Amino acid sequence: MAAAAVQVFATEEAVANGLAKYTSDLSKKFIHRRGAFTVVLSGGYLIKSIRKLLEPPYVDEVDWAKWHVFWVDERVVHKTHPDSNYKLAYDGFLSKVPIPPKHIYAINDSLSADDAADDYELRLKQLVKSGVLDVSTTTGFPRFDLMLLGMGPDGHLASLFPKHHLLRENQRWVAFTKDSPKPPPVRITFTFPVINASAHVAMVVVGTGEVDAVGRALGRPDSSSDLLPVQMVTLEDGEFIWFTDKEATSKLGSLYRCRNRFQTLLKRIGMGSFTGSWFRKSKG
Ligand SMILES: O=C(O)[C@H](O)[C@@H](O)[C@H](O)[C@H](O)COP(=O)(O)O
Repeated sequence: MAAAAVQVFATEEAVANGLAKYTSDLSKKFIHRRGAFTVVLSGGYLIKSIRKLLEPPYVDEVDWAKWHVFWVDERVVHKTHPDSNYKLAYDGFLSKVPIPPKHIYAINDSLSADDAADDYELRLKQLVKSGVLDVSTTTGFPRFDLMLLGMGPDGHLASLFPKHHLLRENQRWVAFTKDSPKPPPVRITFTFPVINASAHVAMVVVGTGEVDAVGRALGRPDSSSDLLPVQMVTLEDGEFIWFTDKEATSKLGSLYRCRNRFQTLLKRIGMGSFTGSWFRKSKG
């Protein structure tokens, strides 16, 4: 059973540095262990947050040829459309590193939403068969090495929105929606069982836009039956780690901040980690 861990950095710049080191360390670990590193990206601010990977020392250290890149969600638009998460990632990140194009798994943009979801799921199944993608021995869902995710002000992650029927999807690996409350409405998305099978999930939230959702997600346990989507992540056997800054956590109580400072101190003197005890526990 693993608890969510929280790292609160002083600035957005420090978050970007911490995230680059975390990603680069995991890249080394998985490439050493299994010869590949499967990385899932989201849209939104995340692509800006991974910019430090494009700079030394990381840009030279990372074995880009072994990366396999996926999207946790994608808008069903052409890859050249300004709404495309692929375009956002390609322009801001992927075009600047030597990842083999055949390792970049963009949505098939010539298909309708339902066919695109089927097609993406089928491609994931083929990658499981060929051994590129791990699989959860408990649930049979694909197990990605690292998901780099963002969260919206309503607590959504991927295209899993509050009160949406896709929150309950537990069979499909990739599902589609035609009524996303965040435009554009037509999207495909990984489902919760796929997110929950991950080995590592980094939830990157900076600035003031999501303070209320961060306050709910990281504050005292929420007894409400209306959990935010981000509160519904329960990794089976993985690490869920928040990369946040002071602004994003500014609505958390002073007790939380004291506790976090205390844990930072313990960590510095080698006596503890950032692991949160009153955060949601993941299922064992
Ligand atoms: O298609 C999308 O809209 C994104 O993939 C979405 O899941 C995003 O990651 C969050 O909405 C956070 O977005 P921001 O970082 O812009 O707040």
